[in-house]
Amino acid sequence: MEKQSRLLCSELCVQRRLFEVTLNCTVLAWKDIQIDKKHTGRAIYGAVKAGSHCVPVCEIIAVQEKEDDSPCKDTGKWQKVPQSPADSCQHAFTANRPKYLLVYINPYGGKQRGKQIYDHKVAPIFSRASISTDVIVTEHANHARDHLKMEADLKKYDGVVCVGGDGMFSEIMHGLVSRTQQEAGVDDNSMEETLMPCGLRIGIIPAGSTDCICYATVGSNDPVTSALHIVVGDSQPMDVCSVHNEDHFLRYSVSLLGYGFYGDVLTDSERKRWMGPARYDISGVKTFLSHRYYEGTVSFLPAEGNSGTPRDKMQCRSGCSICQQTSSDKLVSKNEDSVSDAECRDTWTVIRGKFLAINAASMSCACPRSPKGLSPSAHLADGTTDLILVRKCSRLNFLRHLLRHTNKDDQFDHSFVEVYRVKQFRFTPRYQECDSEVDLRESGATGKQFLSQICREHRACGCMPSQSNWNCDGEILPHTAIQVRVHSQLIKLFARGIEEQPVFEDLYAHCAI
Ligand SMILES: Nc1ncnc2c1ncn2[C@@H]1O[C@H](COP(=O)(O)OP(=O)(O)OP(=O)(O)O)[C@@H](O)[C@H]1O
Repeated sequence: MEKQSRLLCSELCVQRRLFEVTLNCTVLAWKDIQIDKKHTGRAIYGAVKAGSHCVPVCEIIAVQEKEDDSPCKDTGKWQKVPQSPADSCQHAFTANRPKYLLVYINPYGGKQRGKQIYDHKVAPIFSRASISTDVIVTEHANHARDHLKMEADLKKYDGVVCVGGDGMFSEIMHGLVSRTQQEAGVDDNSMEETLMPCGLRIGIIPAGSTDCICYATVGSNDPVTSALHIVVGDSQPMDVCSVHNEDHFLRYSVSLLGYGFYGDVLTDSERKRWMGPARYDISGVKTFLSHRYYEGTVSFLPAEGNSGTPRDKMQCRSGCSICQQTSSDKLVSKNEDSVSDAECRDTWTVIRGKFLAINAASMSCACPRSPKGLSPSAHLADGTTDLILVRKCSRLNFLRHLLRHTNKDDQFDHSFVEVYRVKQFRFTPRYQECDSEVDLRESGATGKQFLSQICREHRACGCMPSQSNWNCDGEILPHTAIQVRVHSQLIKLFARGIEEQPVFEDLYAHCAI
């Protein structure tokens, strides 16, 4: 890597230790001069020298000049810098930093600490970085979605920030995507339409109970880390799946669409909300024991050759080459056929069968319970989703498959599991329900319906329900026959993907100290 010349070099005394501070175009570095003398030339932790530290210039949040109106006393301590954000020129660091943000806070998400997290941990960082904000504390569910869709003056802002969990993120994403389509005159009820990418980036300040989207895009659920990604203007593109029932738009999804096992767990857990987070475990065990399978037809359009495979162990990490390749392919394809023209020429693969679970993972869906996720090699922004079909098998085999989500073994290495990387898919249940059955599933049961509901759940009577529900990023869909299309890089987040261990070598090679 090419070495860069120093722009500035000076000595700084901190707590009676002398540091040499240097600045070049990309890195601000400081090293402890005493330690450096002791360890002359000896590298510790690879290429990192003892007592040496550096920060890339693009990650410096603010620089303020200390007013030199008092005689400088060398007390050996850091001196407090007087705050004058209005006079500072922090945005001069990089062009992509936001200056004005629209913030939505869900005060009831997770442990109901959204407002506190924002006020104490995030607002001070935004203020230090001279970012102006309009803050809306939501008053009801869908407040943020509808405000974004119909009212917000989006031209004023450089981004939208969501303080809450995955449900709140979904609201913000739906509001922003719908608004963008409305303004572009795109009919979102039509599957064939190519959706318009959103201009504004979304920042996620995690304050929910699971925060899966934040884990998958930032690598942690720490509000301060997320705030810093927003301040430095990071950008992570993300695919969005549109879900339709014939010519009717249902929802967008960015993480998991699950029918069968995950649909049943969600449906059951919704009836047990009063139990709090324990309901997921209880519903999980109950659903596992009921061991229901569902018949239907899955059809899909496979992804093209250069997008890797769900079993290639190429995990999506910061600067992922597969996602970057997708960005450049998109630029090229703009000048060629429209996406739908190309897709019309592709051939659909059709699979009929009895399934315990049909899952489409548009990201790894890693979380503390399943550190690798449902599809460890799924990519955030490659224009595909990983379609996982778990065919009818014994309870023991299904348990083996589920347990592999919690350890390092390959969860796809079973004869009853198939996985495909796809651009579109459709599902049609074998037995189509009549409308009254759909109503029953949606509204809960009464009277005769109640008995029928018990019967559905009671496998001993031999009366298996013919249909499950789709779990769409934690929401139950009202239809079982669905068509799904992946819209490549439709939104952008203030994030940079999951980072590997810091690559100190690269930074130091850059830094001519
Ligand atoms: N003021 C509000 N009152 C009631 N519900 C709200 C309000 N604002 C948002 N919501 C809804 O609350 C739901 C849950 O919120 P959120 O996702 O923030 O937390 P969570 O469910 O605890 O976290 P996670 O989704 O990560 O498990 C969202 O679907 C959102 O639509």
